[in-house]
Amino acid sequence: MLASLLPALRELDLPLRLQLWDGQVFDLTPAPHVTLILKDPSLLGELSRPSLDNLGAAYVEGRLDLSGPLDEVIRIGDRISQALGEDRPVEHQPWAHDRHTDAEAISYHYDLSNDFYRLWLDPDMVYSCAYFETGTEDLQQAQQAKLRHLCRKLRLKPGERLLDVGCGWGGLARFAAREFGVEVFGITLSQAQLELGRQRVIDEGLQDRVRLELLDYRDLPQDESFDKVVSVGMFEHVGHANLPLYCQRLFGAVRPGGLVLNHGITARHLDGRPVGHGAGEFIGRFVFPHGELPHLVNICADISESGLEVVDVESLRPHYARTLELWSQRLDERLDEARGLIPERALRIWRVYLAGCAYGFSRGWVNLHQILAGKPRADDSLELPWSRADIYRD
Ligand SMILES: C[S@@+](CC[C@H](N)C(=O)[O-])C[C@H]1O[C@@H](n2cnc3c(N)ncnc32)[C@H](O)[C@@H]1O
Repeated sequence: MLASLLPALRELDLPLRLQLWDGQVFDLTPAPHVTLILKDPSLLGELSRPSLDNLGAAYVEGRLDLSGPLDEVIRIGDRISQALGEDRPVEHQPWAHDRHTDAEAISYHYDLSNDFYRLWLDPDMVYSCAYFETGTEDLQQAQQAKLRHLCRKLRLKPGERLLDVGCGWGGLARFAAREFGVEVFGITLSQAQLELGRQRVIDEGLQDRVRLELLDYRDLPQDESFDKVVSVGMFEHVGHANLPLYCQRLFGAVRPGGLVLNHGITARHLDGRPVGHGAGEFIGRFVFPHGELPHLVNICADISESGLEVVDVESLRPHYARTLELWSQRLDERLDEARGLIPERALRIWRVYLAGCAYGFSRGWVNLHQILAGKPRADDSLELPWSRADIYRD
């Protein structure tokens, strides 16, 4: 197998060294800067039919080790998978999502360790695409800019009631209360997020304006009691089958004349066929169990069918590539500390996921859309400014 694999890999002209379980070393080009260390012979089979899923899985399981810059490792893994792998059509069965499966999937990802997330997120622990107004900002500046961008799109006014669906560690809730003078009710399904989020509300003395609860979106109050609703990085967990229900819950929570802003990852293709040579399979297996991405068109259809009117859509795809690149770099700078906080297997998963998603967003395998919608009043009226100028004021 090695005899046929090596010439095929050499043709790709990759700066790669292969190191075998028995100590043999093969440089595929002079001075390679990435090394794949194959720790057992069965890996030759995977390398002959490579995908980002099976290569990633071998790394997670400790059968494959890597050295070299992780972004370069991912690029090389993708080149090998494109050239030597075959993109088999994957029959995607939509996941059955219920309260129990969703709670389990959320706990798996978000209850991993608050201290681990704190290592590489910005100080407010915002866990979603940042907003780079010029592209020169650091992570913290870009996350603050994102929070401001969301609040301005929602045209928040002092005294209004804001619902934050999937509030994470409460970064947006605290920002909106502090900077825009609104009252915020935030929900998450992660106990670890809730505990730290509540503590941070107390630390900032915002208890009278920010309330965070452990609650499933299905159980949101449906009494139209919120002026505005925001959901950031959450609908990816809902599942295709439940997106209409999710949109109905947002509709039922907001008052007539109010606004709803949904910010999340969208699929490249309308029919959800796989992209990224196994990258999606890796994410589903190891990172976000039961996660499902709708295309922009499909989520806009569900939003519209709920009775909301879509009024503005913005793609932030390059912004998420940059955010993920920064998260990945920050984690790689603090690997020793991370090893003390989570198991090695999880650390390998999160390293591949962050670097791999940075790559995937940069390639357009997935997108990120902010979708602003309004709930018309009984007489069909819905007031909005004539232009977006108010969003961009200094
Ligand atoms: C990627 S995090 C985003 C957190 C936050 N919005 C931010 O931008 O930092 C996704 C959030 O959605 C929440 N979530 C996922 N499924 C949920 C559900 N069924 N009901 C309520 N919250 C959910 C998770 O608990 C988590 O807080």
